[in-house]
Amino acid sequence: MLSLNNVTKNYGKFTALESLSLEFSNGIYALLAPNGAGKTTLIKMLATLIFPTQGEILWNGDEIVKLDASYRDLLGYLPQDFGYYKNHSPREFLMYISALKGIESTVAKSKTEELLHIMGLSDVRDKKMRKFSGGMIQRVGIAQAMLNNPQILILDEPTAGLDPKERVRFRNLISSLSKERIVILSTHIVSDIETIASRVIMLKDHKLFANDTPAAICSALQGKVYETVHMDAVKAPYLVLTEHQEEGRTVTRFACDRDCREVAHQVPVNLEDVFLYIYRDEAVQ
Ligand SMILES: Nc1ncnc2c1ncn2[C@@H]1O[C@H](COP(=O)(O)OP(=O)(O)OP(=O)(O)O)[C@@H](O)[C@H]1O
Repeated sequence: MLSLNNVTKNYGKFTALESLSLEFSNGIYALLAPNGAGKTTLIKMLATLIFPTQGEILWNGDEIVKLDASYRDLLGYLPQDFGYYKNHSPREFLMYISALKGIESTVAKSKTEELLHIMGLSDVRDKKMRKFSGGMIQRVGIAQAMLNNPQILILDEPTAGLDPKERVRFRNLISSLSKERIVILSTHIVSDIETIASRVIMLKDHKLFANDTPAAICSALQGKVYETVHMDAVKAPYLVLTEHQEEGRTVTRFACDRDCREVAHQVPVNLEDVFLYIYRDEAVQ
């Protein structure tokens, strides 16, 4: 098990994360928060690229800084700005990363072929990556993070730049990879993780705000989310969540603490509602 005990990270006088305590066992953990909330800071600490100012991060009870290389052997990491060589083919690139990771060459060859297959890249294994789509590059990125069969797979904003079809493929892939390992991924795109996350970790004001299953997080707003085409009949205060067009009319989805069933109908809460509600700034009317 991977755990954080009261971890604080300061950059000079600025506190990016404060007193964070978390535990991770096998499954998918989604760090969900707006940009700047501290997701990358947390991920970099878990990847031992930066270190807590206070508190400790433990793997099975041992501090990860003390475990050093033996902890990094357990780790697969896809950074936000994943650097690759455009003139490399996926196969060349994976062999190159294997060499950097010190993986023996026959093991590296068979692992590379296996991962190219799992990631759906076998057909393009020898094509230069310069013409690859964002989704294909991200799959190469996940493959390089999986080369050492990591027990902890950390993905920082892995869906940035993917089109909807690639997102679906990505979700299925991550879900299948999470059976035997801890997968920690950061995103600010709710739909990427709503159906696959075992737990959602939300950060707010540089602190832990929520750490629960998607269903439990949604239950916080149960009975408070409505839709209506008669928004003018709804009395303030309320928070508009989203709007969409239906048969030429604007349907407004909103959250309200009062019973609004006379003018709107209650709808099941989704994670996007909660996200918009929690990170609403001054939008309450
Ligand atoms: N090296 C640094 N020095 C000073 N401040 C930093 C440093 N790195 C991050 N920060 C600040 O810490 C806060 C959290 O940054 P972080 O990158 O962890 O956020 P994030 O949630 O990952 O957002 P994003 O998705 O935009 O990267 C931000 O306000 C950022 O400006």
